[in-house]
Amino acid sequence: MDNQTAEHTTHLPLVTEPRNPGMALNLDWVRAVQANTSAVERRAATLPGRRSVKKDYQAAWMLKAISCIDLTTLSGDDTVGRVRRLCAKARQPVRTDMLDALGMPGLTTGAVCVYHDMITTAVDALRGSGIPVAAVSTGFPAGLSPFHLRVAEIEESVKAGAHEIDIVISRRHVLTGDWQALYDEMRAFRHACGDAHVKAILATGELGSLRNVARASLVCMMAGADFIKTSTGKESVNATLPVTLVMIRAIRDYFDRTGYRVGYKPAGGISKAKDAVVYLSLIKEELGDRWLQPDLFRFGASSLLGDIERQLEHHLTGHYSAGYRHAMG
Ligand SMILES: O=C[C@H](O)COP(=O)(O)O
Repeated sequence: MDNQTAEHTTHLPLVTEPRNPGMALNLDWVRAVQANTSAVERRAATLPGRRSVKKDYQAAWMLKAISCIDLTTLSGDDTVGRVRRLCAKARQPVRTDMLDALGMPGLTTGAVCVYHDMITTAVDALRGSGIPVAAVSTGFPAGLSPFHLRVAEIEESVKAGAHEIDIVISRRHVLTGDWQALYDEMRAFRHACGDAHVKAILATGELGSLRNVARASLVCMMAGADFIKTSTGKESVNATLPVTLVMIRAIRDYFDRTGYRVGYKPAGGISKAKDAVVYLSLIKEELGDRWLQPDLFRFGASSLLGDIERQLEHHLTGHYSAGYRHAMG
């Protein structure tokens, strides 16, 4: 990795990206998409070993990762108190003295991600911070509730104040190759979101093949997805590096052909700072610096921030603190 540029990317100004409007479903393009599984897996396997980022640059990448976290709680036992604590953490992800020492006062996470019932709590707790609230929707995580209820759920969440909606696609449309049905579903979800940005969760661990992941990514972008996201965090296999390569190359192809940049959100099971840095370095290599801003890249993660905080503390003091000192909720 180019360490000089790595530090520089932490301080790039935010740019407003024109929203992907989508396009007509182009089945020829969809069917032409392939994924060479062994080549993708070979490339992904080399990544963790060969990325070594040193000292100050490592801290800069970890701060960058924080700014891109959708700090998430999606548990059946979520409470108002837990969501308020999570929002306080999003506002101040790392101790102020540490942020001052690292030259990043005012750093926040990219968003807070919750279930519908917790939207108003999160909106209240984040008021004035500029941190958006993302809500999972459409019968998350399986997406098997009646279609009209899935659309209504989006509308309710937008009305409650969510700025971003994370929808789940119907995996069966991918598994049966019904691209028209997937496109129509995604189009309807995008329409229901209005001005709220929509992230399409593919649940890649349930799609059967990397080729299906590539095609589903493309169809969701054609239907107007603002982001494509790997997983709900509830599948048995969630974000992986091979899936990431396939999805970000689909994003690059879509940009090359349409001029629209779609965002990427790996989610589920990313809990270590060193893994986050590998993801960021891959994005930088395959998509470039522009995609390292929170409007185009997010980690969906419930516990990653705690590990980053520990690593930053170690960077500053030479000591590790106990994990329990970095509880999220
Ligand atoms: O979208 C976010 C995921 O549900 C979070 O997954 P995690 O708890 O494995 O970090």
